[in-house]
Parts: sequence; structure tokens; C-alpha cells
Amino acid sequence: MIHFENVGLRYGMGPEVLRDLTFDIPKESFQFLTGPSGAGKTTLMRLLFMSLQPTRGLVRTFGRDISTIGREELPLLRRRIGIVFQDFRLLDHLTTYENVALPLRVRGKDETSYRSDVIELLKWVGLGERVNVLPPVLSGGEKQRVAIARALIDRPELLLADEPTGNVDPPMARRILSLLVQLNKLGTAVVIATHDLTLMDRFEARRMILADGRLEII
Ligand SMILES: Nc1ncnc2c1ncn2[C@@H]1O[C@H](COP(=O)(O)OP(=O)(O)OP(=O)(O)O)[C@@H](O)[C@H]1O
Repeated sequence: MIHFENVGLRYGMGPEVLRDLTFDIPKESFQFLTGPSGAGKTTLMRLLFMSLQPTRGLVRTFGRDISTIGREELPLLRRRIGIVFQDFRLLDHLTTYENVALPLRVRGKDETSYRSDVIELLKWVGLGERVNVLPPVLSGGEKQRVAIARALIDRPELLLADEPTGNVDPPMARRILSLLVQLNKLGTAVVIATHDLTLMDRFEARRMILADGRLEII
């Protein structure tokens, strides 16, 4: 689904932050992406989301060399990827329901075509009772589950989660991990960037380890 070949990335004239990365993210796979702070996890997530271009090497996403994808095509390809950020990035003046529905509303979809999907998805993440509340009254774990639901509303083939358990307590971290594992069992490929060793020990999965800009996979 995604293929990296000898990928290097530098910001501006700085040193190479990522070097000689060659790997695949297969369909329906599950992997953790880890490494010390500053190792380049977020940078690699941005390459996977096509919000950065490599400075050398090849990134092929859904069969396309990303350096050849035009501006107008990019949003269409990105729709196939869901993304969850550590700081949630919810809109505080919209309800839980409206936050999750937003990607569809922005695209001009009619509410009758998605209302029940949004509610079903919110039930799936355990927020069936929190549909009409605003993010400021939600706990960190609830906000993160809203962010996950929003990332999933378009049924992406790949979910990227950057430190999804960084702002929640350990029981909630386990709950979020189990949601992502369940999602993967339903066929979505998952990449979780994390520092959290305890979390990784809870689920046997491929580990992509970044150190000094290089990647090791175990
Ligand atoms: N926009 C940018 N411009 C210049 N340098 C950057 C930029 N973003 C990241 N870097 C540098 O690239 C390196 C990798 O950063 P990145 O944020 O990808 O690491 P990380 O592994 O996600 O770190 P953390 O775990 O602390 O979030 C760091 O040295 C960082 O300073």
C-alpha cells in the first residue's frame, strides 16, 4: 500500500533527519513507530500523510509516486488516510457529533446520508452518550476517541496515530489501543507513533524503530 525506497529528508539546508529509509506498509498491517524524541517519528508520519515530500528517494502511496501527484489530486488520496494527533485538534465550538461529521460536511454531503454513520461510529468508540456535548467538557480519553472517530468517518485504508495515548491515563491508553487493534481486525492498516513501551508490550506487532535518522524493523 505504501512503499519507501532509499528515502531521505532534510528540512531546508539542515542535516538529514531521515536517511535511507526502505520499507513497506502492507494493506491491513499493524505497526508501532518508535524511537527517542527528535528521532523523526512525526516527520515520517508527515511523509506517510503526504504533507511532506522526500528530499531524495521514492515514496509510493496507493501505487502513486507522491512527487508526481498534483495539488488538486492530493485531497482525494488523503481521504484514504485517517490521521489522529496527540493534541486531538477538535473544534471547541462544535459538538462531538459535529466534529466527527465535519469532514463530510465540508465536502458538501447531505446530513441525511451520514447522520446514522456518525452516531454508530461514536457508539463504537464508546461515546454514544456524549454525542451532543462540546469538547471542553470531555476528558482527554474522550477527546482522543472523538478524534479517532473523526479520522475514521471516511473509512480510510490507513490510520496514522501520532502518540494517541500521550495525554491519557494507562487504563484509557489500553482502551484506545484495543479500539485501534479492533479497527485493524476490520481491515484498516494502522501505524501508531509512540514512546510508550508499556503500550507496545501489550500488543504483539511490528516495531519500526527510528534512531539517528535510520530505521530498524523488528
Ligand atoms: N519544520 C521543521 N523545520 C526544521 N527542523 C525540523 C522541523 N520539524 C522537525 N524538525 C527537526 O527534525 C528532527 C525530527 O523531528 P520530529 O518531530 O520528526 O521527531 P520526533 O521523533 O517526532 O520527536 P518527538 O518524539 O519529540 O515528537 C528534529 O531534530 C527536529 O528538530
